[in-house]
Amino acid sequence: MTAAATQAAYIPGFGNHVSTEAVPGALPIGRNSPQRPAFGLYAEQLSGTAFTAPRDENRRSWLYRMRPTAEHPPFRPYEGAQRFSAGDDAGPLAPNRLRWDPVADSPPGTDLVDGLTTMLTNRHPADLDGVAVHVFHANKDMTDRVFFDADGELLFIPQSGRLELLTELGRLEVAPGHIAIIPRGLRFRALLPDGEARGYVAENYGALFRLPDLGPIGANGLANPRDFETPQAWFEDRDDKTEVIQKFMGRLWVTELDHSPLDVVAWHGNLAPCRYDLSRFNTINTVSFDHPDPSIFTVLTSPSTVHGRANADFVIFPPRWMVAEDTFRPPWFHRNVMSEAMGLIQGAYDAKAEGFRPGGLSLHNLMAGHGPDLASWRSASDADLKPHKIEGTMAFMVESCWAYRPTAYACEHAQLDYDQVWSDFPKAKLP
Ligand SMILES: O=C(O)Cc1cc(O)ccc1O
Ligand SMILES: [Fe+2]
Repeated sequence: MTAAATQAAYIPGFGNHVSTEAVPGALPIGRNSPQRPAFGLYAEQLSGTAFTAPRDENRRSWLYRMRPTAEHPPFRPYEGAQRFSAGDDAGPLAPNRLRWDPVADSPPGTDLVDGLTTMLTNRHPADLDGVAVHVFHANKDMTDRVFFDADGELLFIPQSGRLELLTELGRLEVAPGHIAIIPRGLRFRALLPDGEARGYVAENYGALFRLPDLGPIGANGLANPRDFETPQAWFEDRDDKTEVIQKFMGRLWVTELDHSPLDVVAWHGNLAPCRYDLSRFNTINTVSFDHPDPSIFTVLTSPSTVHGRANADFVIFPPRWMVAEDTFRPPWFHRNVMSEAMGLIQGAYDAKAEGFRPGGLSLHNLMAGHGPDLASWRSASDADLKPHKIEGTMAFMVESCWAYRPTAYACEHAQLDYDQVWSDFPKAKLP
């Protein structure tokens, strides 16, 4: 029997308590773990936070599946994904600003797992804190293998080509301009409806991504909870050999099953994958003067243990009106105590005239002086400050309180001349 829904169906809301079943009668009523679940299904809890986490942060779901996850042979090291890295392969961390062109196309026959290139990491999964930034280029569906990440939740940011993520809890279609969150431990396989896909993955080892507080903004604005979409229960009943690859403590491991583990027929709870269309972001900005801090564009935040200091903020720079008067409108020159990794999904970024390409990446670690390049500074300084709409663009930042460490691959492939974008600024002339 196969659940044969052709169109993925979604449930609106962020972190809601959801109940969904792909086969009527599969979901127990009134209890989580009945003595004999319907149809001989197995009840299994998937925890995203400690059992004892405060109620408003507690995330877990109950899964009703055809076979228990526990039934599997030992994992052994996985030898594929050659450009995947635990982040401990480069020398001392230099304080330099770095930028990268989009990663080269993967050879034919590369799926999402093998097409991952780890670029930046900080902390270590064992710390339960930190974030890594990977890029990917894939051109093959994952047909007979699934992946899960025991080290953190995965924030997918496709840049070109759609992803179809078939997860234990349902199916997500994620086009460029959308993001998706896959919880820690959740197994999935990725199909590529366009034949290939490229993008970014932020891997969050720390506290789960949540919507930021809005403070004086009020009850509405930025990413509104109702625009996040969670899939309904879906499963596949496939007794085919399936590889299970997991990331655990920075390394990849593999084992085999004789069936697909995407066999969850029903589930309920508030730990689930979701997707979000970045064009739904309610962008708030100045209508008077000055360029607000980019925190005004925060979509999701993973707090650290220090109040107000994020383990990871996911921030976007979407299309928006620029109306500030007597203001240098692009990002200003600055030095930040936080570390900034940036990517570009579409178009151009207003602080960089060239060199920062869609699919590319930049790194400005803590206290690195950065800001507009010379060309952007000149044109913004001379601009006629009429209302102007920045269109056709979507940049993002994964800002972290922990310094990012470029991997050996990233060090070897960085642009050689990035510092030059900040050369030849004219000296101020004092009276
Ligand atoms: O460095 C960057 O381009 C990101 C950024 C954007 C902005 O508008 C203000 C501060 C900031 O770090
Ligand atoms: Fe910055």
